[in-house]
Amino acid sequence: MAVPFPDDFLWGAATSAYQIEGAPLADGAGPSIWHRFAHTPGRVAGNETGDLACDHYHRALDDVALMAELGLDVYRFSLAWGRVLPEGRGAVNRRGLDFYARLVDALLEHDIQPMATLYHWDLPVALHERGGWLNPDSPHWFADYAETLFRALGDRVPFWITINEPWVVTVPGYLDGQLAPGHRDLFEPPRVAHHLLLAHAEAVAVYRTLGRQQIGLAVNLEPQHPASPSPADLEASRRRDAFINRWFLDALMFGRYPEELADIFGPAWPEFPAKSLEQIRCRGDFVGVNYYSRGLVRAAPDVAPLGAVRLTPSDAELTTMGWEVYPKGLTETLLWLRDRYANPPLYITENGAAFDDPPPRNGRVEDPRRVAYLRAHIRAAAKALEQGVDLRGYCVWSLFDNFEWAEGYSKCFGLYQVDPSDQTRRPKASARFYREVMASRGAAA
Ligand SMILES: OC[C@@H]1[C@@H](O)[C@H](O)[C@@H](O)c2nc(CNc3ccccc3)cn21
Repeated sequence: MAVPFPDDFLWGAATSAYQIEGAPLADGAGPSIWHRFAHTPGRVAGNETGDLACDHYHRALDDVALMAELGLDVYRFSLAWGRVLPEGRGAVNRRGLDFYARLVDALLEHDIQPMATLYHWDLPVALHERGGWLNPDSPHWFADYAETLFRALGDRVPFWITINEPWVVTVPGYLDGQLAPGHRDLFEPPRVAHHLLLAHAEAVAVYRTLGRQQIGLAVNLEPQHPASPSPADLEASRRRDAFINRWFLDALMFGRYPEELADIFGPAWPEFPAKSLEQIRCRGDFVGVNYYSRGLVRAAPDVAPLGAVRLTPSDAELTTMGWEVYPKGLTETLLWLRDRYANPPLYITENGAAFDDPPPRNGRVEDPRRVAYLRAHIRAAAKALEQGVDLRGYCVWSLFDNFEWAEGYSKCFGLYQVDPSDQTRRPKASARFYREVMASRGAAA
């Protein structure tokens, strides 16, 4: 491929703490809501948990050597709040903080840039029991946690992400209850979302006094396309676009929520004080883009609260998550961000696909569909770069097959297969492909 990727473009891979570390209570760590959720029968497929995951907590240094052999420029990982602050606030757990300091130092020794996510869904239970993200104090708890990490690691971590996908924390977490803490309530999501945005803004403000590098928010984005040209489907796709794509970014970039949100939530949508919306207005240094697929939307007046349903196209290629393989949607998303928010610096902080991979043969795992998915999406990103999008990096989700939340270990996104019997990491064809992409600075895609 003609190489539009600049030499300083950062190629990486992403993981998160609860999904790969295991040992959730080791060395003084406090339990998270995901530890509690996974141990609640019926919440996770097969009642699987992150108790072992990829045992990364005990294998981190070997895993960093694997990342170096793969050729990563940047590694995106998350910090487990409860390892550092077992009660979520107050006393620091030095052994937990030391784990992350060792990980960061190992990455730097291997010339891999750390990209640290402060919050990837694993709220300490101690804070959840004080109301969690529903508590108006939650932004201050988060900012204090962030400050602890900025002071401990700020000199060595060049990229910080405050919160991974506040929409997923809010909607599957508090509206439909699919993810921890598993609430199903119409009145909680608007307040949770507001507190998450305040938390992000407060952490950025603290960072501005302490750090000199880059900080941003990672958002899941999904272009919405009407299933037909009918006014009802057009309106439904516009509502779903506001609900998924514009809810958080408009608040950050413009200091206002999309009008559709008040229609969607009706009486459950509060009057937010103008002052707090002004506090939320905070561009950060970059936007992290998590892209997987698009939404094909049909009006469904009886499906509350959106009045819309997402269709699975019968003629499309699907991943095992049931998500349509739609690389054009990545170009569309990146161009949309350029045009709506005045061309902010962007990193693709997650892009990947779950497929049923075969068992290893001669130590190799063949995953041609993942190779094709990654190639198509890297090319889609290149198309956006060629049109002036300020795209600065790309991270594959995920480095390892890992704990896929409510799906357990049944959904595999990894460049490496992890043998559950002995934790052996085996590179898939997609790892070999991605190594070539990185070595050729994108040309091999
Ligand atoms: O599902 C794959 C990954 C997941 O493992 C990551 O932890 C998370 O950051 C992530 N976000 C999405 C995109 N959106 C999404 C939408 C609804 C529910 C869950 C995720 C996919 N993924």
